[in-house]
Amino acid sequence: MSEESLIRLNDVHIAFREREVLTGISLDVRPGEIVTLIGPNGAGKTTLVRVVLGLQIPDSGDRTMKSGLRIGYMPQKLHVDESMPLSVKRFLSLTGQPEQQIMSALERTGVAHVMQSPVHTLSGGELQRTLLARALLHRPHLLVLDEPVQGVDVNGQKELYHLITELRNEQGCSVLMVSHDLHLVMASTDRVVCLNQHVCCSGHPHQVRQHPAYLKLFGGESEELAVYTHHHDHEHGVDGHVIHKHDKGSPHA
Ligand SMILES: Nc1ncnc2c1ncn2[C@@H]1O[C@H](COP(=O)(O)OP(=O)(O)OP(=O)(O)O)[C@@H](O)[C@H]1O
Repeated sequence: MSEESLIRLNDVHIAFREREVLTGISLDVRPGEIVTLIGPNGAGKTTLVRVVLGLQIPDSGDRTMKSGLRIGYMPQKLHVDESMPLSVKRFLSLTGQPEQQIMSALERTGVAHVMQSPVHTLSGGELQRTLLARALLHRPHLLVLDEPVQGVDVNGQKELYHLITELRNEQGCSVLMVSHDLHLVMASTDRVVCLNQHVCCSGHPHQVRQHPAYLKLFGGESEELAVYTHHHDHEHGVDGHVIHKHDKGSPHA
């Protein structure tokens, strides 16, 4: 593992009932960077997150992490039993953290007012911010966020991505997150990994959104592509590096 990486996966393969879900995935997260996993439904994003967290053991391949690494995790789904109402305070106290820490985490994510509310009554945005506060309570070196803006309207999504960037800047942690929308997350990410069972392409978000493999997956749906007018004289390799037309073989996809 590079000295720099907090966590690294090398050539990870996973199949469920003989169906390949992840093939040959290599990925690392370095200190302080925000890495976004993007890919269509069923691409294997959550499975990959579970491998990173050590919750899913790969059929083959390695996972190495820096010793003593603390990870804060925000899951994609939270099952809340309405017949057993659980307040936010009680829910967050299950982390073992004292009330004062819980309050300051909720304050930092902008939802101190929900401290006494039952979890099942929270709005989409309040729930996401509560889950983010819960992840922060572990004082993580790495925040792993599985679709942190789901159930939030577009303005709320922008605010939440902005908050995630602020938290990274304040706390110096790294972030690995899953997103469906490259356009919304572009300003808040250092590196994008485009996944569809395998890593289709990766690199700086501006490079990835021009990559043939990304366009093949998202070309028809992507709002920003309709207004995209930049003409360039090169293409990008699978890791986003520039391939000039004069030294290009066939395009990567
Ligand atoms: N434990 C499991 N057993 C069998 N199949 C599984 C299991 N976990 C995931 N899968 C399958 O693996 C594939 C990838 O699922 P995964 O949840 O990783 O995709 P995703 O990219 O996160 O999708 P989405 O964007 O819809 O959340 C899906 O076809 C899913 O049904």
